[in-house]
Amino acid sequence: MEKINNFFVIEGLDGSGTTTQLHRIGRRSEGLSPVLFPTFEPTDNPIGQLIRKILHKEVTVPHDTLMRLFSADRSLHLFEKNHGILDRIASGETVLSDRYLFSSVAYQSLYASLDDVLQLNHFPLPQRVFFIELSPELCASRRKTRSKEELFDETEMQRKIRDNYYRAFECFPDLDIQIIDGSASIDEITRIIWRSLPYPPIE
Ligand SMILES: Nc1ncnc2c1ncn2[C@@H]1O[C@H](COP(=O)(O)OP(=O)(O)O)[C@@H](O)[C@H]1O
Ligand SMILES: Cc1cn([C@H]2C[C@H](O)[C@@H](COP(=O)(O)OP(=O)(O)O)O2)c(=O)[nH]c1=O
Repeated sequence: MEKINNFFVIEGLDGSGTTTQLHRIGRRSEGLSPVLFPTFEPTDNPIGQLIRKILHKEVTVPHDTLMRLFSADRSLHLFEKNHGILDRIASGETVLSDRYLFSSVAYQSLYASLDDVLQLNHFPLPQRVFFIELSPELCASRRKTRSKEELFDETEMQRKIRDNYYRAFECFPDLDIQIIDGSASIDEITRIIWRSLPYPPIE
């Protein structure tokens, strides 16, 4: 599978801290060169917005439909003219995404065969994936402050998703995966991710 240089991805269970890191790194990179584009999946395009309604249980669709929506959202995320990941990278930007196809492999394979999920996710691979490793129990306790319950919130389900992540990574033997201890401080995790990005180190 084709690999895209300067494209980085953060993955982890719900509550592991991926959003926190995306925001911090986005803020820290402001004004630096090359431009960093912090982004996320599900995206905020119309397909991503529909997915969020499904995740918040405002709309119900079969799991097969949800799996295809994630794939369509990702396709637009990558290939949209000018604003998509590929065009941004072609114009010299570095892209950091909170979640990518590995989330589909880990979450959607709860309800579909691994082969089916992989087939719908035949997309280019990032330069590196940061996997924030934190136990499902600690993730659950970090999610407690959230007001809205989501589709994949149950701790037992998160346990399976964690196993699925490791199975997902085995499907991509050439993938560069950095496993990060999610119980480290927020600052320390930012520092670890930052080291792979094309900027001077944090003092
Ligand atoms: N390294 C960390 N140590 C302690 N708390 C953290 C850490 N990273 C994130 N948190 C807290 O855990 C909660 C979930 O983090 P968040 O980034 O929203 O998770 P995710 O996007 O992976 O679901 C937030 O309240 C956040 O402040
Ligand atoms: C990108 C993606 C996310 N998801 C799930 C993971 C999360 O439970 C949910 C939304 O992701 P996200 O908004 O990142 O949630 P959080 O900030 O709580 O981690 O969607 C999938 O099931 N498949 C996918 O392909």
